[in-house]
Amino acid sequence: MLAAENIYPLNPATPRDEQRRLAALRRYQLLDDPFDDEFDKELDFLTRLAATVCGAPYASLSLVDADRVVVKSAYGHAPATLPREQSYCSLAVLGRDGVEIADLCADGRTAFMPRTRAEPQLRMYSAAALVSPDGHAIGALGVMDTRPGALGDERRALLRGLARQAMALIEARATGRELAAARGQLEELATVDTLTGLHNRRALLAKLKFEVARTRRFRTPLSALMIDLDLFREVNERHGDAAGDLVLANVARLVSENVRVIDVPGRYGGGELCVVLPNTPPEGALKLAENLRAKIAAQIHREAGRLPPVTASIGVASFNHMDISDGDGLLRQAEEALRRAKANGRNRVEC
Ligand SMILES: Nc1nc2c(ncn2[C@@H]2O[C@H](COP(=O)(O)OP(=O)(O)OP(=O)(O)O)[C@@H](O)[C@H]2O)c(=O)[nH]1
Repeated sequence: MLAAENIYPLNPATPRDEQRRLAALRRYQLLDDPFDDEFDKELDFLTRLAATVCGAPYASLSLVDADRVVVKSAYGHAPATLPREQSYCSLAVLGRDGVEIADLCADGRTAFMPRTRAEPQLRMYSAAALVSPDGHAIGALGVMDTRPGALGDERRALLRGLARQAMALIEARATGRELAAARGQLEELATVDTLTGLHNRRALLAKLKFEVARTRRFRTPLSALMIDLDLFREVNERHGDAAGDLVLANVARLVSENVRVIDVPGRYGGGELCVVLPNTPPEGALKLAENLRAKIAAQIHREAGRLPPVTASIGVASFNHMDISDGDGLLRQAEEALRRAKANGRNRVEC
């Protein structure tokens, strides 16, 4: 490692890749993250190990943000957040090699820093940079002593090795989080209907299966509504598919805003929505269906001007725990009731 005074300019000390360095740091979401027990323990272990192998009373693993240094893990002192200009660590991210200052009092950049002048009156700082895989020093693993002196090649090499371990831990945590987020997005794509934002058919049927099992177990009633827009083909033909899409999305929003949180609204087919109603007897389902029918008929749709009103027909079906066979049976019943509503003139509820 080179002596600090040979490689670093005097203050202000900002690395040349500062903006990209900050972007790399923020990717790890470590700065204001809530407590992460397992991860923090692993970092603490490496920090303690750094102090031990370097024979130093203090060690810290710090991250250098735009104007502050966040001590993520500390040994021999309490973790803290410091202004960047008051932290030795800000010097360790100026390059990728870290920094060693054998006498903090004799170095113009550190002589007036609070922890040199006041308690604990530190005299030596040696740090290895935490370098991200794309080459940015996001922070450092450093050791400090109240006696001046150099670490020596072997200890410096060990400190660098521990910094690499810490960086690998940080990287693995970020990758794990990114994978989990991507998995969540994929799951959402697989279960949500993109046009309406409701459950897609597959997710709806899976939820129905679950509710059927719950109904049997807890002996509660279960109902379903099958809602189909009336003469939807005409909406598309007269006003275009985009207008049809908008109407369907509006109706879906109205439905999901007017059912209970435990109800399960989904898109069953083209212009057909279905709502599974756990713990709801036939009277309750009928009342909700009538309420939805009236609200749909009164809903205003706009797409480059006001569209004519759209109505819906609704079929209602219910099971109680005694006669429930399966979810398919419930949906078949609701579809039969829906067919009767269409045959009896549309904009109606039948059960
Ligand atoms: N815009 C739009 N139209 C759709 C979508 N899915 C299905 N449709 C249309 O919905 C119409 C379905 O028509 P049907 O249910 O057979 O008949 P209808 O015209 O609604 O008449 P009734 O159901 O008898 O009242 C067809 O024109 C489909 O193309 C969609 O995602 N967007």
